[in-house]
Amino acid sequence: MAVRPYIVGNWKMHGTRSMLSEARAIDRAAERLIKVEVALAPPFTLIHATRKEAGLIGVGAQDCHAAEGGAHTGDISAAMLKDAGAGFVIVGHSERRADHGEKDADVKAKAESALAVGLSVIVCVGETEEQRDAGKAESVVARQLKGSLPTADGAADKVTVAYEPVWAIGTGRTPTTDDVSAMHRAIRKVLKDFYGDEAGAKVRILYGGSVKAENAAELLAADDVGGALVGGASLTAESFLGIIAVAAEMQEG
Ligand SMILES: O=C(CO)COP(=O)(O)O
Repeated sequence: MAVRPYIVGNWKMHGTRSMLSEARAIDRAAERLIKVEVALAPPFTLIHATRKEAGLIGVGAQDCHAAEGGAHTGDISAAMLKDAGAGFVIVGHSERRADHGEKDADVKAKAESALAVGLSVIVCVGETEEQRDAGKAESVVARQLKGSLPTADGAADKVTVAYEPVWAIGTGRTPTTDDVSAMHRAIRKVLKDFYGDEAGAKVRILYGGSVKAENAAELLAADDVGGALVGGASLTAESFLGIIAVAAEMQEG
């Protein structure tokens, strides 16, 4: 595992202000766990409050619009996220790709707009079950990466990749450690080809999809896993801190 694993909670469309107590509890405990970098991506409406309440962990958003501003009712620009206190934005989550028809080119445009205002980005990729069964998982992910990764100067320093097999999200099913290792090695190769050996070697690759405290050790032990992007199990401090504790223990062990 990476020198300092990165564990990110994606709250998706969950959470009203009553959930700020969870963010506070995560923040307080994360302070003690200096071996792990922790971040939360709450809904837009909670970014500002989470930033204020949780001063130590990273706070980010789950999406942004590619444009700087303009007549886009209901959308949020990267600059607005930054103004609200976000330090990063997740782009290309499979739920955005499925629910909003986002294509690789859209994901790339969003990532570029985030970098342009100084945000970091977590670029999500992952195959469907059908694609895996057809033996196409690695080629699908490689294609998504090449189409979605930002190319602005210095982009590699601000990018994290999250490998999230669509069939593992919210299902309780996870790939084998061998499958995660094989995919993360394949992703690393694409990153080196894309950004050059040196820059491509530094990009963190997270695993996401049904991560919980019980399976975190196994998933985080796979080759080149730099941390986890966690959905359901990040919604309470208790379950999220369980994963963070596993990651911290692995650093010590
Ligand atoms: O999509 C995910 C994180 O972005 C994973 O969600 P779950 O952890 O709920 O499977």
